[in-house]
Amino acid sequence: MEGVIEMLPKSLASLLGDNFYTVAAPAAAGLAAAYMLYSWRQGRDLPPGPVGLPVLGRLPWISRNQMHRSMMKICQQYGDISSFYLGSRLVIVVNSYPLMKEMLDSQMFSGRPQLRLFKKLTRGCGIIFTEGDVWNQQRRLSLRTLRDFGFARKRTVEMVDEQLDSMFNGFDEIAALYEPVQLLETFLLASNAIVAEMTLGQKFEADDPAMKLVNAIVKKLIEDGIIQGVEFLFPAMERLADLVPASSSLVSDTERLHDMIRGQIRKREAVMKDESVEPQCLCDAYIKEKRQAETAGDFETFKEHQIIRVTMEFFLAGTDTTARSMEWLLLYMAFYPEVQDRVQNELDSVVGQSRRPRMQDRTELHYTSAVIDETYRKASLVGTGVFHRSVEDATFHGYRIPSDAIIIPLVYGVHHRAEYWERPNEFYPEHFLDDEGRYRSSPYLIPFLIGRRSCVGESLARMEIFLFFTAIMQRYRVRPEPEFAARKEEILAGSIGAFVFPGDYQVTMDRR
Ligand code: HEM
Repeated sequence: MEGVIEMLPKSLASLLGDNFYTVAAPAAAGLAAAYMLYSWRQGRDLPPGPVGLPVLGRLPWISRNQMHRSMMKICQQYGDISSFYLGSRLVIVVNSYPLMKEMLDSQMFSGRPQLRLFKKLTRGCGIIFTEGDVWNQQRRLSLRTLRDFGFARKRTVEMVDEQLDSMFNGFDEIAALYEPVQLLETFLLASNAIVAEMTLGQKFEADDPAMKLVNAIVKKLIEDGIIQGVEFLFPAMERLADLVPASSSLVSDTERLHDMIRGQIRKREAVMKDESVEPQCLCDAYIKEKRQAETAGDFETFKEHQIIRVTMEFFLAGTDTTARSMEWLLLYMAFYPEVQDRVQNELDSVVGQSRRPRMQDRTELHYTSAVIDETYRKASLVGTGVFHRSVEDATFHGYRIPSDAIIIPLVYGVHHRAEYWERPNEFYPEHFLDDEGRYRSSPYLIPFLIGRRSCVGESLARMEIFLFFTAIMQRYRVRPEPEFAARKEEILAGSIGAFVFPGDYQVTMDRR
């Protein structure tokens, strides 16, 4: 304790001197008691959870790159619905399927955190960051256009086929050089090209400056969690985010991307002038809806910035997610060669080598379908879900959930609960097979989340991933490079940023 006195400013220390125990200690105890009383009053009736530090909350205890696992531990200790502060934000973590379903089905918990930076980028338009009527209208229209131009379209299968052709050329060239393949980059190019054609109605070459811009900005938005972090954790300091240079460059880069999309919309408007032309892409569908709405006097619902944002958000939500799911699938195959053997044997017997696999084959590819689902489960790409917000004060299962609390649907937790899965911590495709070896789905598999805001691109993503995966497995054997083979556990354990990603690795692809 004398050491503490030495650390105090001289004047204060001399003032306290021998009185330290009679003045400072009770003052410190008083402050601590006041803080505990304040925390207790703040925390009354909230879901249970650990107490944190003033200002920082539980931040020092949450491992930044293992956040999904830290949160699961909290829920295991405090309950399926737990609460604590991250900075000055109250977060509510939900870790059980029935509670998550009830919450995410409710309008009360279907908001999104309203960050100043996002408002600046979106100007209140789009789907991912909006709420209320705007969200409802844009979500409905994008679901419809995704059905018309996305997964339900013959053209989408052709697009996947074209991407497979160029992917295979790349894999063959690299295999001839005995070099490792860049899985993520390869799949990003392919998923970008598909979203670009579906939204903007034009084919873009991989080295097109527009595609390079899209790639760079999506990467920035996904990886620059820290900028949003200041604002997210300490909403009172949100204006500080403007001072972070990366934040303002993000805004100007995003504006450049908006301009690129605007230019493309102009081209489609020229094509769509002829009213007999049927819409060919998302932009066309919006242009048509816009005309109809404007004829009826509505100049707001489909204003240009809406089209721009929805297009941009399809890139944001639909490219990295699909590419990273493919990366995980091939990594699991590389590290589980016996599972890869079974997938390839099944493909050989159901499809053979004379044609590529088709969606219709899925009903016979039981083991392959189980492997895809088990990879969604085990990798849990969107480990901490996409955050929701309670839009008003609410009571949920007897707990108080204040307006503006952050709701975290812990996908990773549901995917790893012993009550739902026979071997939660193993890669075990049998989770999705019945006793006869036939594929069976599970309600507890929620990679696209559930409820009112669940992923609008789920069917498209599932289709792309099935077609890419089966065609690649039909033709190539994937293997880890020898120096990475021994690091299987560490690579597959991964860490979390915006998504759960694997540790560093290298794999090779050889023609079968
Ligand atoms: C494997 C690939 C994908 C995964 C794992 C995935 C996962 C998710 C998840 C977890 C959410 C959050 C749902 C919620 O907040 O409740 C979401 C939302 C969304 N996804 Fe996906 N997604 C994928 C592919 C796609 C694709 C291909 C598109 C479109 C082309 C897309 C468009 C969207 C949009 C627009 C939202 C926002 C929905 C809303 O806020 O109402 N996603 N996705």
